[in-house]
Amino acid sequence: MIKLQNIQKVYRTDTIETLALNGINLDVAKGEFLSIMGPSGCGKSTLLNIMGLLDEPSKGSISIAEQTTGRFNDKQLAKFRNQKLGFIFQSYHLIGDLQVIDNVELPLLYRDTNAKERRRLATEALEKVGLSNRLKHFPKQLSGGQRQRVAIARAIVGNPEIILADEPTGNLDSAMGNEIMDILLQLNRNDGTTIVMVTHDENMAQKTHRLVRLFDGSQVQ
Ligand SMILES: Nc1ncnc2c1ncn2[C@@H]1O[C@H](COP(=O)(O)OP(=O)(O)OP(=O)(O)O)[C@@H](O)[C@H]1O
Repeated sequence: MIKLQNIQKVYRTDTIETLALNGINLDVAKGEFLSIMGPSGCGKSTLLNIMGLLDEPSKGSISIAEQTTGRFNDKQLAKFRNQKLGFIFQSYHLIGDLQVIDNVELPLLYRDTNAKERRRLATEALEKVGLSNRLKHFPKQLSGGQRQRVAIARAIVGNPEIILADEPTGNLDSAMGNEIMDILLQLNRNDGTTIVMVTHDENMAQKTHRLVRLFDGSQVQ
């Protein structure tokens, strides 16, 4: 489902050059739930951003859902991301001025989905994460765990093949973190969604199919 070959990422600023990823080779199978761990600064977010086509590698090639993505232009990239990938971030990234239901509908605005169908799909996604009773709330009226569930609903509303989650439980206490993890495990089991998750939490990582550890931009396990 995701194939990374010899991925290298160099960041350059005026004063320093950082080799953030140093020759990563990784295959993620369809339906797999993979976690990525490693110390701060080892390249986890960089790797996830490259898998999500949010950032380009300095070297190496990426194929996602049978497509080699290197030659996509910006418009093709945006369309591919919108249709194939769902993103979940540690800090939720919800839009504060929009109600829960409108936040969840957002990814569908970039597709040919009419308003009625958007509402139906968003309501269904919110049901899946147990938030049917919060459709008209604004993000600031929700707990952290509820906000993350809205973010998950937004990630799954377009039925993506792959979910990329960057420390989805990082801001939550352990009870809420477990709830979020259970939702991700269910999505993986019931819908067959492929999931790649960066985490600092060994307990969460142990619940996934496979754990990849990074150190200084290289894979150690
Ligand atoms: N835009 C950037 N410009 C310059 N250097 C960067 C940039 N983004 C990341 N880096 C550097 O690349 C390295 C890897 O960063 P990355 O954010 O991928 O680490 P991480 O493993 O996700 O860390 P954390 O667990 O703290 O979030 C770090 O040394 C970081 O300083």
